[in-house]
Amino acid sequence: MPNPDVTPYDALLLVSFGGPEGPDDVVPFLENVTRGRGIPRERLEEVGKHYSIFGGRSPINDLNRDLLASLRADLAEAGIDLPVYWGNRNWDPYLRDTLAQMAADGVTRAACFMTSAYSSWSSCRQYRENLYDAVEGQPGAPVLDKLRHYFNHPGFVGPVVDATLAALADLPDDVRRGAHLAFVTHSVPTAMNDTSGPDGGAYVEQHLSVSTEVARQVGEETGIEHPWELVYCSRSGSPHAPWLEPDVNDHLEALHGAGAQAVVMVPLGFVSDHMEVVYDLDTEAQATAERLGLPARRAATAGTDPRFVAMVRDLLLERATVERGEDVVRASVGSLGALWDRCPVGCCANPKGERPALCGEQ
Ligand SMILES: CC1=C(CCC(=O)O)c2cc3nc(cc4[nH]c(cc5[nH]c(cc1n2)c(C)c5CCC(=O)O)c(CCC(=O)O)c4C)C(CCC(=O)O)=C3C
Ligand SMILES: [Fe+2]
Repeated sequence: MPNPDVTPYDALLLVSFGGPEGPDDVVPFLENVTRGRGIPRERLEEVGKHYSIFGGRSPINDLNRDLLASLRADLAEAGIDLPVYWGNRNWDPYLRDTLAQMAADGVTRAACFMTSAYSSWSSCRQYRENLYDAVEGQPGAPVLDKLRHYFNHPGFVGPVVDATLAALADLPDDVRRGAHLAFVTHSVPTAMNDTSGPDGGAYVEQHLSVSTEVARQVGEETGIEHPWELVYCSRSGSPHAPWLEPDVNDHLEALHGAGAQAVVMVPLGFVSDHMEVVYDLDTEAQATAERLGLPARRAATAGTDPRFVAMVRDLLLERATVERGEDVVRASVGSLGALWDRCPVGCCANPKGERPALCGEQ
């Protein structure tokens, strides 16, 4: 058991995306998300319909409430007395309001855990810009440190491997051996991938590294080398701008055309079953697979898996140790090793222009 000393932190902050909680929230939520992003009207109407299918309520906030409860229980169990706060980029509770509450409660320095595991402007730097905006002009707001990227932490990869094994086991016996693994993440503009990480290309590189590691561990367990590919969902933006491909639906068509017997979709780009998972995969991609007659299963996300929850504690204690100037062992699996605590200068540059951000080297 690592030393449960969280000095210098006096709070943990869960930072997430946010989502609508009823039909009246959907349009203002979409306006929050896409402000200044140049998303075509038709795409927004289409996405609005996805939310309508689920009664205008995204699962994401309830999933974060579950994660909060699990984090609090895990910390208490480990003998760590630390308040856990929650703030979102796009919906209530907004980061700015949470930071005001933290200031009022006398919090001086908080570690931030983001529900987004990989590098890119959208998945890392934009959150850092949001933190800047949330403390800007707030007297007494705490100092904020972002916990490092965890896409390759065993507490994330372990649950993904087990979920993939469970989904494989759920396929009919006669097609299981021939199943492909389709690792799925959120598409982003290729220009955004090109500026991701300190040297560019980190978004795809990190996903490929995790995919390789998950496929390896699954193969070790099953004794079968399932063919795998990294594919994308939730493409948005202008149809003229290039985004990462192939789309998961096109990929299912291609697999079917090539005679694949079955597929397991593994949403390793996401940490919980939010809209991208329950609509883009469970609704749309499943319909594609059914139309093709291709047996398909979707692997669970990390959610509140105890290993994932304990990972947050591990990252918190790791960072606290670093900030106290003590030596630390950093857990990671796969080819890339544990990444930085503070994002390097110029990391994940916004293709549309520089904005101030917290939690970077400066
Ligand atoms: C990389 C990435 C993640 C993973 C990392 C992370 O988790 O942060 C992610 C997560 C999410 N994205 C979400 C929702 C949306 N994303 C949109 C738009 C966009 N996402 C992008 C990227 C990502 N998005 C990009 C490049 C755009 C284009 C606009 C822009 O350049 O910024 C739009 C606008 C409509 C549309 O264009 O589709 C919506 C509604 C939700 C909430 C789901 C729920 O409600 O359950 C979550 C967790
Ligand atoms: Fe998104």
